[in-house]
Amino acid sequence: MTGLRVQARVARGDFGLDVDFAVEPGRVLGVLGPNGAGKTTLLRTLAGLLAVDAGRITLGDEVLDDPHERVFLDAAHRPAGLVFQDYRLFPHLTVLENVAFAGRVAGKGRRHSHRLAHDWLERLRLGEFAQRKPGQLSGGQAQRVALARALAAEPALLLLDEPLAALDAHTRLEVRTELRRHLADFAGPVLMVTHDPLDALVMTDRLLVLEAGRIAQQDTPAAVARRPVNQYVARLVGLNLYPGVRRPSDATAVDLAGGGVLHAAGSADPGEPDLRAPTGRVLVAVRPSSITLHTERPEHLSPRNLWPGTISGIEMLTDRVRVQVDGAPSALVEVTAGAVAELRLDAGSPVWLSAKATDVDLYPDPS
Ligand SMILES: Nc1ncnc2c1ncn2[C@@H]1O[C@H](COP(=O)(O)OP(=O)(O)OP(=O)(O)O)[C@@H](O)[C@H]1O
Repeated sequence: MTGLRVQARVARGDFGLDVDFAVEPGRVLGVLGPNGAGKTTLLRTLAGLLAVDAGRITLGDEVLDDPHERVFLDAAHRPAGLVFQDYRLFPHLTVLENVAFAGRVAGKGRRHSHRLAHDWLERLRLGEFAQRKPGQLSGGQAQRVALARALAAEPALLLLDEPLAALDAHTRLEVRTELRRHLADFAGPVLMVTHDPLDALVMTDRLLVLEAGRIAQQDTPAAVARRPVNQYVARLVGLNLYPGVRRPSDATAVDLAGGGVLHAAGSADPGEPDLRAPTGRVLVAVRPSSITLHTERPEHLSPRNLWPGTISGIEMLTDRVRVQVDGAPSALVEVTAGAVAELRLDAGSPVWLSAKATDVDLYPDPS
């Protein structure tokens, strides 16, 4: 079995990528991060389109890149299949020829390559499109052809660069389900760059969050969604996230860096000794659905977290309404459509926000 091991330092102008991680065979690692974080640089480095300046990349026992040993397998010789978000099919070749191309490059004969391509097209339910040109395909079909082309080369490593980004919402749903099935069948490690929270949460086994060329977080999708370490991921998964410092006098109270105070319940989790670190720097996460809006200061309640704000935006979701409230702290709040009508919430309305201490999650800030 061939796992991927990556220790890579790559400089591109002023930007530097510096990562160290591994992906087990048959596992999908999702790569997330804001624009310019280095996701494409990482993928191109693994594909053999960029060389590391220092470090070592191995796939099983095979060294793909190690400047120290003077080994560098370029893209044509690397057992990696790459799928781009814009498909990059050859427009003048038929679908069959596009998929057979991988075999031809690998030195397999024309007939063998075509037979292999046929098999893969059938497997991806694309047989009927074999003689079409890419211009005669829908986006979803073209993306599946691009996947067939990558898989037909029988790569040991699969690299997907935002594979569903160019598809409309409906097609994305269809192709996501199909891609997920094929990834489950794929025996080697898979890396998938994405900006889509659903892709990240349902198609991957682990997530690697990049920030300015470094790994900011690496964990299961559920753990990253529950306790993101930066605003980019928090926004992606729809959480309110606030950096702050715990009060020495009261370990459950956090003075937020952007203004305001939030209180969490209970004492520090003994499993998390970092929370008692001398700096006291923590992250505070609150789900938008855990915050309640009031049009007047609620006198009868005494929640530990109660603060005033002003509505700055309202967005209708399918069956909920997302309300952006400016205050200290500002927050995204999710309420029912009924509540918006009942409370007559509108942009500019003054409101009070409350949150139970038990719904406020504290964890160490690794930055
Ligand atoms: N050829 C290049 N020369 C110099 N710097 C580059 C080059 N290509 C990319 N960069 C820089 O490297 C950094 C990382 O770029 P990269 O494309 O890897 O980011 P990304 O995470 O894929 O972003 P996006 O989400 O926008 O695709 C950026 O600051 C970019 O400006």
